[in-house]
Amino acid sequence: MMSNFDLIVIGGGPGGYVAAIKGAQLGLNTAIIEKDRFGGTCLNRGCIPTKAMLHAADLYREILEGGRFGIHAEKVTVNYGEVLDYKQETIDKLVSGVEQLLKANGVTMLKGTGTLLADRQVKVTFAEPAEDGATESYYDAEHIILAGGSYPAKLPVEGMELQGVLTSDGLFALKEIPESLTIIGGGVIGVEFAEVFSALGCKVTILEALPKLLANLDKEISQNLKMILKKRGVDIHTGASLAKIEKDPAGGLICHYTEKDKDQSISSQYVLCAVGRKPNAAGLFLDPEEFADIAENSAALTTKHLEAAAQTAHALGITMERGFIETDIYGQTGAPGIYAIGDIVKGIQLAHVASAQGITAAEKIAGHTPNVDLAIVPSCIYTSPEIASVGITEEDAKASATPVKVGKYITSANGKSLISKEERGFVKIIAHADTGEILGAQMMCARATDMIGEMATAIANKLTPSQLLKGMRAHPTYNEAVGEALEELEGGAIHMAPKKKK
Ligand SMILES: Cc1cc2nc3c(=O)[nH]c(=O)nc-3n(C[C@H](O)[C@H](O)[C@H](O)COP(=O)(O)OP(=O)(O)OC[C@H]3O[C@@H](n4cnc5c(N)ncnc54)[C@H](O)[C@@H]3O)c2cc1C
Ligand SMILES: NC(=O)c1ccc[n+]([C@@H]2O[C@H](COP(=O)([O-])OP(=O)(O)OC[C@H]3O[C@@H](n4cnc5c(N)ncnc54)[C@H](O)[C@@H]3O)[C@@H](O)[C@H]2O)c1
Repeated sequence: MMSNFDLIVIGGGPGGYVAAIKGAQLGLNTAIIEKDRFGGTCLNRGCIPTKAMLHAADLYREILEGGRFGIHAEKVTVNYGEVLDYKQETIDKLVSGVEQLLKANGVTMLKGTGTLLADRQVKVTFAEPAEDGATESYYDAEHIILAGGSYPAKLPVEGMELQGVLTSDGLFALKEIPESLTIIGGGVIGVEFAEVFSALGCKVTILEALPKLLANLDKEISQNLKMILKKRGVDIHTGASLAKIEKDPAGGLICHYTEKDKDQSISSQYVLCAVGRKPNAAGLFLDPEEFADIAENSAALTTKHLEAAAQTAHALGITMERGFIETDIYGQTGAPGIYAIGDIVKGIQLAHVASAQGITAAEKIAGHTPNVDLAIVPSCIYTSPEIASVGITEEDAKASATPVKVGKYITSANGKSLISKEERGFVKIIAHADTGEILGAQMMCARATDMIGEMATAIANKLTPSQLLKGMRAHPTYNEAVGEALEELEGGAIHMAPKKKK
């Protein structure tokens, strides 16, 4: 039987749309199926809207603090409606850009829900009836990439269903700045929203179950961030485990939690549940009719649905663990010709990881040798100052008994940081003690999220500090701090007092 397509991609997020474009560029006759808006979580409910809101909120805070530069604004107000408009305009421009790119690359765009069937066949239940009145259609392909993404997880705790208990999706939909907000989870979403809403005048509390914020990152980063957020008025409780949420008779909600074995409670207008995201597997393997009564991104998507999806996947040769699809390094699942990428796959849930996996899968399918090193993942948090990390930390080196040397530069002597009166920050670079190969970097300073790219390139290409110091860095730039940390690895930073000899 002739296949309709060489490649069908299900899901149009940063994993799926990038895979489709790459596939088409490599000569594959490609279709993409998206049930909602192209751009997925990242453009519509994730990376882009949070960063737009952070940009607006930080700008507001900076204007209020303008006195530091001798600028005194008479009256500064926030029009939240306009902030939301700016956020939406940014999203819309990017979404329409993705659609234009798909079209320009000759990718067939199908609007509807894709369900994977046997023999690499896909059923599409159209979002709107086709011109001929059809509500569904069937396609087959030599290769299929599953890129269904994820949805916000909710805790199995009493009161999660109460009105005012939101996930990130619900928080974006609010039309006013909350008066007070309790955030459950001090991970990436928790700290970025804490920064946004505290800057806009909302009283923010974070309840984090683990002993530190951003638990996977360098200890120094977590400690500094906690201090900075507290200085900005955020109330932070680590080692705090949520017990239940109930309605406050005075209005709003009460979160009951345990901290250091003591029962505590906090009242707020809204509660944000930011405790991770679940894979969107049910939507790919079950016919939409089988869970039509349930909003897909809802906690009501029961274990029953997930088990049914896992069974269907298993029958097709695809294995899943807790709803995540298992693949090899190229994204190939256990079923021949079927690949999976992005948040739906076991591993790190980030947009650039989804895109890199998409490119890798498309290259593999088209018979090319994939190039990107999927093991080196920069992780960035867009607080002020920004936080970025790639490769190993000092703690990782200690744990694995890897001999390392550390070049650390405090940005307080960096000209650009002084001009912009940045919070005290640092750049830390970790190199192998014997070979000099760069193994990791952590930064907490202005533009850290841009500067980490150089370190990812260095690690991926096994570069040493002396190779990176061959090219100069312009003055005055934040990037000079990277040069100083590299010089420190080579024997001593220029703009920092030498370390005392032991
Ligand atoms: C608040 C927030 C902030 C974030 N910030 C960042 C950040 O700054 N940087 C970063 O790297 N990551 C960030 N992320 C994570 C990032 O958004 C995800 O890792 C990324 O979107 C995953 O891409 P994906 O393509 O795998 O899935 P998604 O982006 O979730 O896209 C999946 C798409 O598939 C569609 N779909 C699902 N099932 C079907 C089906 N059966 N048929 C048709 N279509 C289907 C969905 O509608 C969706 O459009 C953030 C996430 C959130 C929630
Ligand atoms: N800047 C970025 O790159 C960015 C921004 C936002 C989101 N994201 C991605 O979105 C995904 C989801 O983000 P997230 O912040 O929801 O997940 P996360 O895994 O980063 O953080 C969840 C936090 O919730 C805590 N937690 C879990 N159960 C709890 C409980 N019962 N009580 C209190 N705390 C509890 C965890 O210890 C953890 O610190 C992440 O994978 C992340 O990579 C990335």
